[in-house]
Amino acid sequence: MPGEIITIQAGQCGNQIGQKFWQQLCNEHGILPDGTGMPVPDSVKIREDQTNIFFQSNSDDNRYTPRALLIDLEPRVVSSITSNFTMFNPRNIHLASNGGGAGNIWAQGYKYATGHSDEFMDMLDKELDKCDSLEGFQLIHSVAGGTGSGVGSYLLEMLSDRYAKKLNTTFSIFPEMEQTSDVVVQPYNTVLTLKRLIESSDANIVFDNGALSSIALNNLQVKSPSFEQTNQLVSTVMSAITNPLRFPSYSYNTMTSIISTLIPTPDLHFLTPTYTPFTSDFVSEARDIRKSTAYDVILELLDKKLKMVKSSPDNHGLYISALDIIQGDIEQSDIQKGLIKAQQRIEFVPWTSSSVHLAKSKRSPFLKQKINRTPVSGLMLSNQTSIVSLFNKVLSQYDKLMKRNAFVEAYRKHNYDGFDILEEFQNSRDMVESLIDEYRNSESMKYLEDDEEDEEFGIASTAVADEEDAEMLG
Ligand SMILES: Nc1nc2c(ncn2[C@@H]2O[C@H](COP(=O)(O)OP(=O)(O)OP(=O)(O)O)[C@@H](O)[C@H]2O)c(=O)[nH]1
Repeated sequence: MPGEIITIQAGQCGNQIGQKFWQQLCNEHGILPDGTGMPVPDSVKIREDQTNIFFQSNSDDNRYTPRALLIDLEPRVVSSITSNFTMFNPRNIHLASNGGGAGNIWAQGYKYATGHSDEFMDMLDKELDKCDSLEGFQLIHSVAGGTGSGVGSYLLEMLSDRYAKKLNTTFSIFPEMEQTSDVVVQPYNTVLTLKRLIESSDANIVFDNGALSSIALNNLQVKSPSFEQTNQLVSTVMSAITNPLRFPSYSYNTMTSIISTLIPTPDLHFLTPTYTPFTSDFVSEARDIRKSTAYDVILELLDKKLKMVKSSPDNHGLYISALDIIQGDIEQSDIQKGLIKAQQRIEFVPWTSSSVHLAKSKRSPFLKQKINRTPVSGLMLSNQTSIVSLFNKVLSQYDKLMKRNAFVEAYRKHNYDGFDILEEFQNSRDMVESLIDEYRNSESMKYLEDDEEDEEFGIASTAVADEEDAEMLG
């Protein structure tokens, strides 16, 4: 049986997206906002969904409690969530007693977390005690503010120190890079957080707010998209990634199997999601698509405009890996045709098997069917070298600020014994630069020669996935 996953949502962004995620899971598993389970629809003979991965259930009173920790340094967002969703365990909510937030300063959030580490550890240990076989943790946060980035960074370090064998994934929201930022110090916060994503996590599903807004604008016809809409795009992706775990079949039914297909070497673990089409099941403004086949969806998933991380037009990048998770009424022949065509169109790094892996996901019986057949929709998770565009932009904005020493004092004042923010800045910047080099080097065949161990790992994991795909395609 797949193991449990504990969700940690930190800061405004993390909690707002978390709210949409839980809403989505409740809809798909028939759970009301107070945690009560709804009767299973008559059409369901045997209940197949695995609620235990994300919820702890109590059969005595038919109640479900999310395996979730809600953390924020100001109360507004979490209070509004818990007033609508009473299903959360009140002991898993941490709000700062002064309620002032982290002032968009990573160092303030990080220092706060070091001072409250016992409380965080205690919350985590209690939650762990409720699991039979924990698979891992998922952090939802923004890398640009003070809490999701600073507290989130500390929590990632704590998780990788204390629970080194558990999978540590993140859903990390990067800020809009093209326009003037709402948080002027976001490049500092992003670089400092990136160091922890690189060192203390196994996989990061990356979104950038610029790409999310463009997708909402172009696909939902919303003139000026708000977080309400963009967060539904993120929660749709989160729901799709976790669907094979929650409605399991014989392959890709653990997060580890999904991640090991996509991450051939431990250093290259930043993943880009692409989703199409958005339907009103998940996104309120979406217009339902009448006809789409698996063939259409697999090819549409290659459309750069649908990528949830923007890359510069001059950076085409290469694919390191790709996994499609497809749902709906699917013809096997459409899948085969689509995958063959997609593989011809995609340029992979020279050292990997050029295959797009595929998992079929299941539609929840709790979601009402609006038309006779279930429309086909799909998520592609890919590991692409074009992600360096995002890191390059972050570094160039960081360098501009740092050259002027701008706002450094606001960080330095949070130094403490054994922690010097100027050193942190330098180490973090160096680490992001090494990550960019790693992705660039991965575009050449020489990459494998440089690291024999990575080669073995990569080919082994790809081979497993290839076998699974072969079975899938019959
Ligand atoms: N996609 C998305 N981005 C958000 C949301 N809320 C804030 N952001 C972005 O996140 C960044 C700021 O992070 P927040 O989560 O607001 O800040 P925080 O982590 O709570 O930190 P403090 O406010 O300093 O305590 C900015 O780039 C915002 O544009 C949200 O609901 N969705």
